[in-house]
Amino acid sequence: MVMLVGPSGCGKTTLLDLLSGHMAPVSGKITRQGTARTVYQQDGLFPWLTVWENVGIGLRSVPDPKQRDDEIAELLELVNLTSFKNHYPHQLSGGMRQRAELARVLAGDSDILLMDEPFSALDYQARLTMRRELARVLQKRPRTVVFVTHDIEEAAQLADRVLILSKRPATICQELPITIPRPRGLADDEVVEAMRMILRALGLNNTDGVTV
Ligand SMILES: Nc1ncnc2c1ncn2[C@@H]1O[C@H](COP(=O)(O)OP(=O)(O)OP(=O)(O)O)[C@@H](O)[C@H]1O
Repeated sequence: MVMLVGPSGCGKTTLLDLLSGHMAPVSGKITRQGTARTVYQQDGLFPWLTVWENVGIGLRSVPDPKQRDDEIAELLELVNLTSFKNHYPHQLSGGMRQRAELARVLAGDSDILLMDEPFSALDYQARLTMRRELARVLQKRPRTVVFVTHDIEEAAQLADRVLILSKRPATICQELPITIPRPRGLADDEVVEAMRMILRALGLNNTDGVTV
């Protein structure tokens, strides 16, 4: 889990677009092992399909319908949406939609998740829940994750590595490893210390708040 933190407009989304292949670099080379799926701030669910059908889209290539249904059911169970499988996206809360989105991108053979501020549109409590959910889901379905965030708490609670980026054109100013086991409590001493470390790396101090 690599988290990218840096000033607004420095090129974090651009970097994800390069990693996904949506954009080609003008110079240099991107090397990626495996397939990548992207999760954005707003979910990419199709509004005219149910939760079940949305998750099933990534499994269209599975020839055996039973195997396909079992996989959809398992993913919905994993994100605690089994009882909402026949709901349409507009009938879900923001947090539920992002959980459905998570199930959708985990369906199929993706090796890498590219996450662009996936929880920033949620309220604070839903964000806290989604951090815990993401850590739990990835424990069961491990993936390499590259995650863009402005939220230092989120970085301290989730990251194995935090990359601090400079202003545009971004370069990596600092790489901070965080080796605390997950799930990580927000008020745990080690997590608070990790937040301090990130703030220091960003050239901010404790009084500047937790969001950049
Ligand atoms: N290395 C670069 N070379 C050329 N243009 C760049 C580069 N990095 C970013 N840009 C341009 O700068 C603008 C902002 O980039 P981008 O949206 O990726 O930033 P961001 O860090 O994701 O911003 P925010 O944190 O506000 O979401 C875009 O128009 C992008 O094309």
